[in-house]
Amino acid sequence: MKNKVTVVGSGNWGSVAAKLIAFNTLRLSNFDDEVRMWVFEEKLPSGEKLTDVINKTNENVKYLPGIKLGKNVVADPDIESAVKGANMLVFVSPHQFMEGICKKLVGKIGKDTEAISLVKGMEVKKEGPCMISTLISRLLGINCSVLMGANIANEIALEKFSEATVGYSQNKEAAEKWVQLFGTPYFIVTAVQDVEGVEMCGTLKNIVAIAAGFVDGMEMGNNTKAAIMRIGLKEMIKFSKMLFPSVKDSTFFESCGVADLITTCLGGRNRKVADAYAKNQGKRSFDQLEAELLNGQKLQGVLTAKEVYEVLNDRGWVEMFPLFSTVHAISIGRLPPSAIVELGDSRACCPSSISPSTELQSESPPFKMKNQMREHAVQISSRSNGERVRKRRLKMLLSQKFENDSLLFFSQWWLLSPSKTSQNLMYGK
Ligand SMILES: NC(=O)C1=CN([C@@H]2O[C@H](COP(=O)(O)OP(=O)(O)OC[C@H]3O[C@@H](n4cnc5c(N)ncnc54)[C@H](O)[C@@H]3O)[C@@H](O)[C@H]2O)C=CC1
Ligand SMILES: O=C(CO)COP(=O)(O)O
Repeated sequence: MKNKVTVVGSGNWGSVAAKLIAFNTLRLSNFDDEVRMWVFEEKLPSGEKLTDVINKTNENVKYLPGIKLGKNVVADPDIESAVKGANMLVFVSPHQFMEGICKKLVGKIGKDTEAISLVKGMEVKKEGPCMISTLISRLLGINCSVLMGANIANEIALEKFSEATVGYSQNKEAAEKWVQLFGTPYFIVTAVQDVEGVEMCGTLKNIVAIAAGFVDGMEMGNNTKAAIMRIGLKEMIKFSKMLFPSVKDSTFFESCGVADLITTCLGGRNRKVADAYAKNQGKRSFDQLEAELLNGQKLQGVLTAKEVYEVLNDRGWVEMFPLFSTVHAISIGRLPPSAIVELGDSRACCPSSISPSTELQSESPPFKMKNQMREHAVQISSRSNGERVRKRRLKMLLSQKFENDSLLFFSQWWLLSPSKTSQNLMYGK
């Protein structure tokens, strides 16, 4: 029996996914040619329905104008009829709509159906965080892999070379089928057995992209942006491993990891809207700017920052993730965009070893001392404190007896300190 594919979603990336798949179902004999695409129906300014226009012109004129999807793509506004008979479901919708979408499909999906999620985001429930692939699996009772990567949709629509990562848990055979279904000479797909790692990468990089947009909006330059990306990557790795200890280091070097982080911080929608937010000094909300700049497309980063913050707050991890927490505080107007470079010494928050066991060390005495010193250091270097206060606090610090490790940390801070005062004091001036 031939595999039958339905794409659940038809936004910017959803439309490109349908195009990639439609190209392959035509040339691969184990797939039915026709690809159904579920469309969240809307009326266009012309008064026509989006679905009708897609089926007439073979183009998603609202979310991917100017690109032919392939004649074998059939748009369907009825989700039940769209998934009927399909044994391969591709979920690609903004994450905030996923629970509602899945609930509509409960009881409508065959047991042997395989799913893949292209959705970058997570849900936070009372019981804790829930990745979208888990939500799909739990609600529909089917296996779900993920596909993430450095995949700005408009570039792939133009068939520019890029890569993606399929993450799977047990079913390698299904993963190989997804690789076959998505891969083209210009879209190279690799499978790794780390579904959580791949999905966490796709989800968390959107928070870092918001931070990168703030940096751009304030015209802080490339070095600052690179620093923010580095700190962000460390927080991504740390948070992923604290939630899912099985996450592999190697996953962060796949397309879904560092490559997606880079492309999103350079050219994504999260970056673009955060740039505008910072240029407006936070006076215009993300919702307003999203509506103005994205023509119906949706941001994921602001909501993800809020969801991740809920997890951090709930578990007492806020101080360990200064970048994630600060992005949330800025995006809800609690801090100004300039706060993105006032994170303290990120090395103290993100020790260079990335194994989950380092978390235990964060409570060990030398590390605790480092954190206290970091707080002192941040206070001392704070611009609002006068020079006298700085000197008094610094003298206090120097009069304390520190362990060797703490002294090492302190000397590192001193070397990097922008304040000449600390250096003068060190020399007894
Ligand atoms: N666009 C891109 O370059 C990429 C996007 N992604 C991810 O793919 C996912 C989907 O993004 P896009 O396809 O770009 O979508 P999009 O942001 O372009 O479009 C929004 C979609 O949401 C639909 N929608 C609006 N209200 C809805 C509702 N109440 N219920 C259900 N659907 C509704 C719209 O009809 C539209 O199809 C996101 O998680 C995104 O992070 C991943 C890689 C690249
Ligand atoms: O996920 C993306 C690229 O891989 C797209 O990111 P944006 O949603 O920020 O455009």
